[in-house]
Amino acid sequence: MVDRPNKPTALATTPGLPPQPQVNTSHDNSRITAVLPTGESIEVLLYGATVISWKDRAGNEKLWVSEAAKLDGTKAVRGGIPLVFPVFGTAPDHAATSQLPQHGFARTSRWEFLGKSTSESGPADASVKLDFGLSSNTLDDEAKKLWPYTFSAIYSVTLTADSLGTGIVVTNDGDKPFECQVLMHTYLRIKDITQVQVTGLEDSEYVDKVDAAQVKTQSGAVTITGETDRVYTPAQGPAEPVVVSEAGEAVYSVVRDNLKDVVVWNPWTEKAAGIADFAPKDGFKNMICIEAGAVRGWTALEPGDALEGAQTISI
Ligand SMILES: O=P(O)(O)OC[C@H]1O[C@H](O)[C@H](O)[C@@H](O)[C@@H]1O
Repeated sequence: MVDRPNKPTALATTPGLPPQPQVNTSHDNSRITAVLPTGESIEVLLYGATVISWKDRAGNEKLWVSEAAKLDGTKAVRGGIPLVFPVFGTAPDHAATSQLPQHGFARTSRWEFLGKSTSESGPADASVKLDFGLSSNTLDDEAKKLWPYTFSAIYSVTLTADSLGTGIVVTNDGDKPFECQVLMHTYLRIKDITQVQVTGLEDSEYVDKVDAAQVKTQSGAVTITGETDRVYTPAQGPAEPVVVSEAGEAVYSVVRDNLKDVVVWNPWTEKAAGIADFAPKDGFKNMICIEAGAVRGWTALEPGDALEGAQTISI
């Protein structure tokens, strides 16, 4: 079932029909919220198609968003799930993207809400998918000037009772090839970074961005004891879950589809202190970024080709 936006959907109370997810557009048309009949919810800003909230049925927030994050479209959101495209970081040596701002323009562009799809099943396994679109036609002039390729992107955010999925399809609609990188920069909320272990990256090669981009091999689980900024290419492949545990208990499991890399980022004390919109300053204790993407090297898209990638985070 596909509905158009701007039409708040009342919780279906028709006798005989199970309650359906509720999807609403905010009055100022800046964000979309979806709530499952069982209480789980998400909130997505059209600015960047940034997921800024994901709550379980008890109302516990699963994503970390800085208290100083700008949610008014003046700066990429510090937290939630900013979408990185078409460049990860900056790429001074890659002519086609060298002019772009850090992490590209997807996270600072206004996306269109294309509509929702809901499952027709019972309330216990209801799900909702929100689709967002960005293309060279809707991109602002500044970004278009810096990256003059013809493309379209559809980003889908799917909420189920126990998972959040995000997936992107980028199509080269033009007549010249382009190279790009894509990444879902997920800030997971945790209770205490010192208790966190990340598994699923054992024996994987990684680029250590805090140690002169040296290429290293992970031995054992990842623990965070200082500034951490690593691009892993998991040896186990995308379907092997990357699991975040706290005090020995698994809290998040991230499975990737066609995204070969995983960035693990925590700014720790000094870096967090230097990030203006990072608050509170000790908030790094309550977050870990596990970022699914294809960012080591480039994905080349010939005219007509598409790049598809997705992650599913289960709790
Ligand atoms: O400050 P931002 O542009 O949002 O980037 C935040 C972080 O993103 C990724 O995790 C990169 O690996 C880091 O190097 C970067 O510091």
